[in-house]
Amino acid sequence: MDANRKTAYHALMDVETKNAYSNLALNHQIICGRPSSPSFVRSLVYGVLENKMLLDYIIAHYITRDIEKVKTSDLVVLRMGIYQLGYMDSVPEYAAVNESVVLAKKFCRGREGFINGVLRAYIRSRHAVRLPDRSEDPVKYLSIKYSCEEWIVDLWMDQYGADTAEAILKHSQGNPGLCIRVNTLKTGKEDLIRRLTEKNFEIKESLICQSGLLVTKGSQILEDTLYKNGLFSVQDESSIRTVEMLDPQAGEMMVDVCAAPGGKTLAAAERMSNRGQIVATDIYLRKLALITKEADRLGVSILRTWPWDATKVDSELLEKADRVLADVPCSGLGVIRRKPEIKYKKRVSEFDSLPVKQLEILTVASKYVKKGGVLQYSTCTINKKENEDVIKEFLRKNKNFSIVEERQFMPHIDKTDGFYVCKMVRSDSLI
Ligand SMILES: C[S@@+](CC[C@H](N)C(=O)[O-])C[C@H]1O[C@@H](n2cnc3c(N)ncnc32)[C@H](O)[C@@H]1O
Repeated sequence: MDANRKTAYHALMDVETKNAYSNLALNHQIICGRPSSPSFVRSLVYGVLENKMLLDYIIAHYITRDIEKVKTSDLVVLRMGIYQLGYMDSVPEYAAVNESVVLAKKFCRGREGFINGVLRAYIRSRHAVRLPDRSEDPVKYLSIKYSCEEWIVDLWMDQYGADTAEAILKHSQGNPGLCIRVNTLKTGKEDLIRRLTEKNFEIKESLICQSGLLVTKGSQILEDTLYKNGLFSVQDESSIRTVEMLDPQAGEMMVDVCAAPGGKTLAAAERMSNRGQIVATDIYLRKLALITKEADRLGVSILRTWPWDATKVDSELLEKADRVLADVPCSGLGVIRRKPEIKYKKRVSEFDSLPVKQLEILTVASKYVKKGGVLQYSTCTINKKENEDVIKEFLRKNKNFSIVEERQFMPHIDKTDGFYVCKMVRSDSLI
């Protein structure tokens, strides 16, 4: 059996049946399965995950029973087969069908004839499958075309209009690319570019953030000694830019109230030349361990971490900080190109209660800001209710803060994750 497809199958089953995060499941299965082409496995797994609703819509066209009744293992093999046939030009038709049948013999015993039949029917009449009528039901059309739950399409159409909603959906597909942040405590941008180029990586400077480099060619960068020695970290451009907007200075005191896994905290420490102090808290103790481990790799020693629920005031920190970061928990709708499983979340009451929690965290965080200090709010989502509306409500209740800079990063404009940042300053004493 082809180890590439077997690995992809196991990763997809982990996501479907164990609710595993796609990136973690994929990395785990690649280590276990040792496929000959990890890049093929990645393309197949992400292709299937990103297009799941569209693939199921196609499969439903070729079967008589309700697709809900098809076993998960069969559905995964069928999605993989249809994706290879319809969307992977490098895979010959016979290989897509034959390898799917081999998988089916192992994981869908007794139903390989059914799987073979569906794939062959698709080859014969793939053009017969029509998307829902756009003029009759634009939400359903976009939902199937870009494989995204209708409530998310509806939310973006409502807040940004149909054209922008489609642009966001379109640019939230495909390989997000890899951005690394230069660790200025250990190297400089030019030096790192030179050293990575010597190792045959292709590097371009980011236009969004100063310390970001885009890796356009070369794999296994995290296996490299330059990474192990802490010369860089992986972080999206919009996330790096957030810290550059916060602009913490050497010698300052900073508080990060939702800090794990530590991307922004550590970027801030590097920007502060590892001088001053950062208090990094998170509600989960086990996640704080990730920050400490990364701090060791990067040579950062100015962190103090402790577990804390950011909705509760920590009296030790009142009016102590020059800069406070509230990078709050959110719906994550800006990072669906990295975590496609977010597109398939059913709307839950937890989603509607997020802005309340976000405002609560921001309000508590504001109490740690010194007079004249900076308060910055950020999310990795594209949803005005979690972004602009939270800020409006906060400013209505806290007249001593005002906006310095506000930005919504958009995948279709900035080619980054969808990210919202609002930098505010405390302009007078607490009332
Ligand atoms: C968007 S993530 C933060 C990402 C982090 N700032 C970074 O750049 O790596 C939000 C974090 O908030 C934490 N969190 C959720 N609810 C919290 C609460 N009530 N108090 C403190 N942290 C919380 C989560 O554990 C999660 O790590």
